[in-house]
Amino acid sequence: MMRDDAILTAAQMQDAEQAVIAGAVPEYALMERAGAAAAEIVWRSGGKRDLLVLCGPGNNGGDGFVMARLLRERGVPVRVASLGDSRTDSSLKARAGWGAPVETLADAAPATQIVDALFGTGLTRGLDAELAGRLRQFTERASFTYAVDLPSGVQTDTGELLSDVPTMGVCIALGAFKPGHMLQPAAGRWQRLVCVDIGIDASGAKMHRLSAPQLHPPGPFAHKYSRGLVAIVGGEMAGAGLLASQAAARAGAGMVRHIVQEAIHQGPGAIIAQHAADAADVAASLKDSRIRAVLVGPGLGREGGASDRLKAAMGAGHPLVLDADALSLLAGEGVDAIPPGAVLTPHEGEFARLFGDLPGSKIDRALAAAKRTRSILIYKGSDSIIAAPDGRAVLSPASSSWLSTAGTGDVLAGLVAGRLAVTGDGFQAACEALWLHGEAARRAGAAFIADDLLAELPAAIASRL
Ligand SMILES: NC(=O)C1=CN([C@@H]2O[C@H](COP(=O)(O)OP(=O)(O)OC[C@H]3O[C@@H](n4cnc5c(N)ncnc54)[C@H](OP(=O)(O)O)[C@@H]3O)[C@@H](O)[C@H]2O)[C@@H](O)CC1
Ligand SMILES: [K+]
Repeated sequence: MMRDDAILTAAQMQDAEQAVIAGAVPEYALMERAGAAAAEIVWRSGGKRDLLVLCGPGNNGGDGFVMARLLRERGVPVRVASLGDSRTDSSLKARAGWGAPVETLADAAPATQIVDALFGTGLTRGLDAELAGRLRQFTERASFTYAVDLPSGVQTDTGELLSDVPTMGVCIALGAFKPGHMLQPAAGRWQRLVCVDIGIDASGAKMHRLSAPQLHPPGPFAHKYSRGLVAIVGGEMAGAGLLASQAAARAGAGMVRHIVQEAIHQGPGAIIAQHAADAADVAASLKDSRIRAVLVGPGLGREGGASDRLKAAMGAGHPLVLDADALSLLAGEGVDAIPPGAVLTPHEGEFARLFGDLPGSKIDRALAAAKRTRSILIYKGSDSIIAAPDGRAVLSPASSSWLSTAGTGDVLAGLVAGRLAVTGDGFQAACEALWLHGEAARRAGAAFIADDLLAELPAAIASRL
């Protein structure tokens, strides 16, 4: 039943819970499942080390009581400290099942292992300073720390930190991931994130975590055109276009043409440089029905004939990827100038310039922008989101922070264009490209430059064939 990559909001989670309850599973049975699954993670990590479970007043606290009981049965020395009375039927039942003394948070002594079962999806505001401070003290003095569902203080649907949230060892998502598990700044608040099955049906989820794609080698009769011809419309700065060109080629495209402003051939021999001095030349170069994807933006510049070159690229009628300077130029024109069906790859600044101050979480903003432009969006950042006009969203878990270096965006744009030429599907291409980008970065290790990602791409692709 569980899709291990589904992401549900707090409200969607409640609906899913109600559906299970309507199917004759009592709410308390769900809590038992949640507590048992979370207890198993604690058992496997910490064994019989002494444990203090911090329980809140709601069902998150109820999960904590179930865990405490089950781990005690396995011989773990367990204590429980609570914030006060339990306020829900199921948590009262779980507390009764624990049936042993409950300490106050103020008086409880620290422990080697700490479970934060204070608040989960029912958090309505930040923890008061005293409680947040106490939680930090407990976690800093423990060697093993676990957050049940979400660390207390994390807003489920936005990933905001409503109060101070210490970094936890393991965050145990119950039943499905929540947006707060993927979005910054919350997404950096644990060392390990796991999702446990509690029998919730999340098969209808429209949001998913980015997962490793299934890729395919070229077929026996493949040739360079059947594998996809990519045209990259460059401008003032040939370097950025070259990075993108190489990424497109290494993403699996059969041929890449780099349409350059200056008639100087640069870069590897596999990339075909084509001189186009002005927009009319660009339009002429793109009159080729074999082209499967056009990328414009990296190295385009914003001065001189950049705007005309962009228009020529957009007017050619091929599947489009718009990045970097193309997005900045389009911000000046207004989003209505964006041809529907394109793939857009804005970072935070470009997004704000294009769409202004949209309300809601980063997911809400990405989806609104995708709908508005009828395009696929890769809203970049350390918590990148891929959004489609039909409401689908894919969220990428935090990728390497070393990606924050010049040229990595050009590589991503090239990867998108390459995968678009291969697959013909903008959403799929965006997902595959974003995964390959993150995987290449992981393989490149530390302190890499954008060019180093290119060398990692064949192995990243090979790992998914
Ligand atoms: N859905 C599912 O499928 C399943 C869900 N399960 C579990 O249930 C969890 C959700 O439980 P939940 O709805 O009872 O909310 P929860 O997070 O315990 O907190 C609500 C309580 O805290 C209070 N409160 C809030 N903020 C506060 C603050 N800053 N400071 C102080 N108080 C604050 C709030 O009171 P109020 O805001 O009214 O003051 C209310 O009393 C979920 O995360 C998962 O662990 C599993 O058991 C089984 C399957
Ligand atoms: K929690």
